[in-house]
Amino acid sequence: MAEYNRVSECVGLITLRNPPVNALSAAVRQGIVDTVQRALSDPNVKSVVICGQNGIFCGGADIKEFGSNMTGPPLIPMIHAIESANKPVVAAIEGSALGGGLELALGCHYRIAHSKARLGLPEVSLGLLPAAGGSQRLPRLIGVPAALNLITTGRHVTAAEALQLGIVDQVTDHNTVAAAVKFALSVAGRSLDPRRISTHPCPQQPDLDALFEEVMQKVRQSARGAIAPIACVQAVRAAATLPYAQGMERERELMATLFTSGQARALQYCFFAERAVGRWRMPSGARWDTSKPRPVHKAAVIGLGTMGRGITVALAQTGLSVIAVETQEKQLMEAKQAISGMLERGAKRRGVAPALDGVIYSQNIQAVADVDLVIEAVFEDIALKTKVFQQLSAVCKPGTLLCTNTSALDVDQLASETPNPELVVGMHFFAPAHVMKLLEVVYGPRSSPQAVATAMQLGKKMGKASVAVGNCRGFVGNRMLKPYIEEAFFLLEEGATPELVDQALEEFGFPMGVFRMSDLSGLDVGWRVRKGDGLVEPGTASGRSARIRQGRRYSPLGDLLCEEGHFGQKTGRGWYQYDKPGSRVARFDPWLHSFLGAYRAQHGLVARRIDHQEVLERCLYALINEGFHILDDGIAAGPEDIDVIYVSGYGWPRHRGGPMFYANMVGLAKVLERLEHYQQLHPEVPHLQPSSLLRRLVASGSPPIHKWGEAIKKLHSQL
Ligand SMILES: CCCCCCC/C=C/C(=O)SCCNC(=O)CCNC(=O)[C@H](O)C(C)(C)COP(=O)(O)OP(=O)(O)OC[C@H]1O[C@@H](n2cnc3c(N)ncnc32)[C@H](O)[C@@H]1OP(=O)(O)O
Repeated sequence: MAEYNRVSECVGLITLRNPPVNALSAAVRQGIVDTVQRALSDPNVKSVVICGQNGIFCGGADIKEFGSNMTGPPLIPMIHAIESANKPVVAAIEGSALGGGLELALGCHYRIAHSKARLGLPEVSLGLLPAAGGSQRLPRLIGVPAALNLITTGRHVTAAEALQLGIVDQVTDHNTVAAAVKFALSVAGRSLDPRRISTHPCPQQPDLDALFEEVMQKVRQSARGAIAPIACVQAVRAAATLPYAQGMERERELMATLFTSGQARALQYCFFAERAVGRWRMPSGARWDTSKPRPVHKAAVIGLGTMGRGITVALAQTGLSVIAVETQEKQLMEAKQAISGMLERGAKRRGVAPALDGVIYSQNIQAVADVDLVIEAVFEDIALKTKVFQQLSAVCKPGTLLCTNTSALDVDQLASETPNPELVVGMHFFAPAHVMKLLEVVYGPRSSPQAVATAMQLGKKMGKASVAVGNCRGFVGNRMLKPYIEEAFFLLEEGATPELVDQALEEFGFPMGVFRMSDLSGLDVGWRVRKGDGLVEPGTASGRSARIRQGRRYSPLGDLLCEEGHFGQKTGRGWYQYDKPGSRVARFDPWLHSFLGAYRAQHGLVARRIDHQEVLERCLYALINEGFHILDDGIAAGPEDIDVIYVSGYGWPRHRGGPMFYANMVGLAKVLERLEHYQQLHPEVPHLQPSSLLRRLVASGSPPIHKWGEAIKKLHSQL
């Protein structure tokens, strides 16, 4: 709702009240309509200020209302009524003015912002466009190129940038409402015509067609199939080329298509899923709201390879003191140089001073004696990690949290090697650790809730999407990746090419298909793991039996390439060829195609035609099926956890909402039917065997994704 007061005798002050972000719910919109009407009809009121309670102007339309029948006064006439008012209306912007919140402010005649405020039109990230006049007013106010940039990226700008762009009229370091009231008094009685943005033409722009063509091309490339960014460009084009009323009509038409789209549902689901994962819970019953994190002021990183360096940077950038330990002097010096460079570049990008002094380098593990938390990032070898953990247990002060950065090793086994297993958790970072958003916080059966809470809070401070997951081989992300990659290998055996598989996945929206990704990360990584698992054998045997290992179908294709020294980009050869080692442009490799032909001949395989649909079904449904196993095993608390992991760490297209949301959209019965179909064709592939949770959900009528949690709980209690 909105509260009305008269201040300084002749200023009507309207305060939006809808915690936590003053979203424009039906009640708030009604409140604004009523209070504006009251202010305008009060002869004692000469001007009006609109602000938000608790230091935040407005977080935009209430996203929760989008899925329901919207009631209450619509935004557009409400904003028009403000713009056409005959008394000056000033927006006092503290905290955030986002989406509908900024659109409301653009309807006001003046905008005063606090220096710490952030403004933006992030609707595109929810699968929408600024459809309360924002796509038409912003270009008129700041020009087409700047408006295109803000609207198509959804980025938030600082108050300083907003002032420079002309979005706000004044920035204050002091009380924003007081500044806005003073300003409102100073402009009372002035002509408002020049302040009504909808009446302005868009600032002239040379070569408008060329500009829109260039932007549209760029947006199509980066959108990876998302429709909202394209609609945003079309809406701004309408602002630049049509009178305001027609532009508004175009904005309405474009929004009507987006509003009910599956992509908008997926993106809005992601918004809430990212917040839901912060409310973590463990099978023991421990939860985010009953577990208090320990304060972490000083942290240490052990092992300064690629991961350790990235983790050090991520920690230092959050303002922590970091002890960075590497036992070999040469490596330590190299790491110091690399870390300093990363910190300097990061600081330059963010316009702050680099936190170089925040990192102390040492060759001696004793240097970590007084830290609050250690992240071990040594080579992925259980014996080495165990040794480091034993050393840490002896050196660190009591209560220090011991975290291991591992992508696959058993966190519980490591914990059991320390005297205080409750202080041990996994922190699975993704390379480069200072850039990638995802962090899996892995708890073992003995990790204390406080340890999990501390790691989760630290992840949040580092700006990560932190997801608490149980301990199992590959945790959540890599465990689901395994069947996905294996299906891609099987498809090659059956007649597909790396190009075909990658094209299908990239058209689906992944930034890279599975083979281009494998070339980038290095084929030797999986080879080492498969060797460790005893799966790799000399490649001379032929026939079906040579492709059954440990009782299940196995494709040795990746091993055979590694035996040839084809490790991907770093060697210049992999599933593709590259101009030189380290080069990034993947080219068709005729050798690889002859190799595949010879391999099929050797094993009596006859290549058949495989289409994109089969690639997607086999790779994605195998991955999704593993997700259902993970939910059933209690490794992830809910589908949102899995989806956030895939969207933030594995390139799953956000506009498809994550694998479990996608399964929900496709229909669980359809996913089950296709898995059963492929399982019949490939009975020697266990990961195509539909999970019992999927079967049970389908049997109970395929509840919508937000009800899976209840269904899983109920089903577990019946077991
Ligand atoms: C045909 C219909 C025509 C309609 C035209 C509509 C045109 C306008 C469209 C829009 O305005 S869409 C919304 C645009 N706004 C946003 O995208 C902003 C989203 N919010 C944020 O970015 C952040 O929440 C924040 C405002 C920067 C605050 O960040 P902070 O880290 O402080 O808090 P959070 O944890 O993110 O949020 C707290 C709490 O509030 C919920 N919430 C936030 N914004 C909204 C919102 N716009 N609507 C509903 N709820 C919102 C958020 O979900 C959190 O709650 P929980 O999920 O934790 O319960």
